[in-house]
Amino acid sequence: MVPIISATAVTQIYGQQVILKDINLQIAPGKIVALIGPSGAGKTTLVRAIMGMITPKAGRITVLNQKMPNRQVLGQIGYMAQTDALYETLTARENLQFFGKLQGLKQQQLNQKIAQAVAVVNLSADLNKQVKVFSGGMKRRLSLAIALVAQPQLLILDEPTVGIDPELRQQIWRALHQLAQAGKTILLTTHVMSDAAQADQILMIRAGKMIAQGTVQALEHKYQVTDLEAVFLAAGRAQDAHISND
Ligand SMILES: Nc1ncnc2c1ncn2[C@@H]1O[C@H](COP(=O)(O)OP(=O)(O)OP(=O)(O)O)[C@@H](O)[C@H]1O
Repeated sequence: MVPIISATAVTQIYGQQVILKDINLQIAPGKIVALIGPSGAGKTTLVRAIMGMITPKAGRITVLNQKMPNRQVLGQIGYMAQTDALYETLTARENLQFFGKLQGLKQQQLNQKIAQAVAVVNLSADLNKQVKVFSGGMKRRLSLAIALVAQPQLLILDEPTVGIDPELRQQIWRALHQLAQAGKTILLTTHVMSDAAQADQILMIRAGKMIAQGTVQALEHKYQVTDLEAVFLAAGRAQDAHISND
């Protein structure tokens, strides 16, 4: 099986600060993978390296079997950034049309694909409103719809559920599971353990290092605990013990 994303010995340094250290991971097609870790752990930096938006100081990343950075592959990824990049004076529909065309959608496909994407995030009734009147959560949902609109093979979502209420969060998770069942691969970052628990595979990152990875069940079994938060704490303690032994 060829992984959709593969990272080998990825290290990133800014100035004197090591942000990512020797990161290794493989993500299989059709999986939902949650990258979880505290603020400043290096999640966004890793996502940006996977996308090819930055070139790491060392290591190798392939996406869809191509070495990154690669502009063509970048065009095949549905990306939702942590900060919404929306045109505030345009309507939601105009934003979706603009970004859909950028992702290669033809005029005649646009209306149908836009309707499908906004249905997932419950924005069908708001398509003709200017984005400047949207709440923070609505903007997050529109950003997610933009990532979905071209129905790409790979979705990379940086904090997709921030500012989204629990009911809609469940709806979005159902949609993500459906996309995965249809063969799409989804990598998302989150701070929220209950969100991460819904993923097929967990990647735990702390101070730039991968401290644990696997399914929720495998990780809970490994650390002999009953939830992901306890896994994170135990893996963090193991990391600290390892550092103090070095
Ligand atoms: N371009 C940059 N130049 C210098 N330092 C950077 C740069 N980008 C990120 N950093 C630093 O790298 C570290 C990791 O940042 P990153 O945004 O990857 O963390 P994160 O895990 O995504 O955090 P959060 O959950 O708060 O978004 C932080 O200390 C941050 O200040």
